[in-house]
Amino acid sequence: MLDRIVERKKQEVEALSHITVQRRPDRSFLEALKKPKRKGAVIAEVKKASPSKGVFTEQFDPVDIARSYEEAGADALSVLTDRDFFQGDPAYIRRIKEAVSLPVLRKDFLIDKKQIDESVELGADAVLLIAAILTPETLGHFFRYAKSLGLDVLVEVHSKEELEAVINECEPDLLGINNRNLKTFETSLIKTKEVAASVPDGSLLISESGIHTSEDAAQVLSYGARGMLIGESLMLAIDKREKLNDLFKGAAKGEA
Ligand SMILES: O=P(O)(O)OC[C@@H](O)[C@@H](O)c1c[nH]c2ccccc12
Repeated sequence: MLDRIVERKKQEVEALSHITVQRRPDRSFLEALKKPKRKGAVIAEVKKASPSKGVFTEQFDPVDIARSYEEAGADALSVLTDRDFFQGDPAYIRRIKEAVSLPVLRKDFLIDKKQIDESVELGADAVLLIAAILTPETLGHFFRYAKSLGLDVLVEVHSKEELEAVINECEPDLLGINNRNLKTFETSLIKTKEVAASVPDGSLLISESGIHTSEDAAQVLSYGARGMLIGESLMLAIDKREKLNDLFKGAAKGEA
């Protein structure tokens, strides 16, 4: 699946015209996560669909969802912009930035510097770099490039091996461990535990995917995660505030 996504991305990137970067990110994603509203930062994800789960909701208004996440007390937002596999749209970033005051991560499959330029122009405050689709050298290069433009960078790994290769090339201040196995799509929160031990002290650890209950949140926080990236369970919740409160209960337990 990841191969298919990357193949499609290559075509998309080819069609992307040259972008002159004329602005700077204006909100700090990293600072928001360092000073979470509760014990355990929450990055709430705006995503209409995923390849493994299909469409989460037909009544999808990205701006409404972002607003309700903000009102519910999320610390930051992640916005899927991939069209073909997640039914996202790059334009969502700008629309959401106009409507809410939380910092926004552009969630996409970045394989070319042009997409980093594009992210800044769209108004993103942070980008995701996925170790599974970039060589360690390219990731290091993109990391420094994104930083030079003022973006925060969430570096995503799936294994200890990936993590070790990444920290040879750069010093990520935000490190995401994706609990989802990219081949089977299954999530296992133990992933966070397996990788956490090797995370450098200077990296703020985010546990990504498969967090649905207060027990899940407590679990990943007990492994040393300081933040959580949550999509599906928040997308499916009718009452985002209630759902976040439930998860925060788990966060408080996890820190204790
Ligand atoms: O919906 P979930 O299981 O809560 O997962 C959110 C997020 O971690 C997931 O969407 C994700 C993590 N890394 C990615 C990379 C690309 C696309 C999507 C993702």
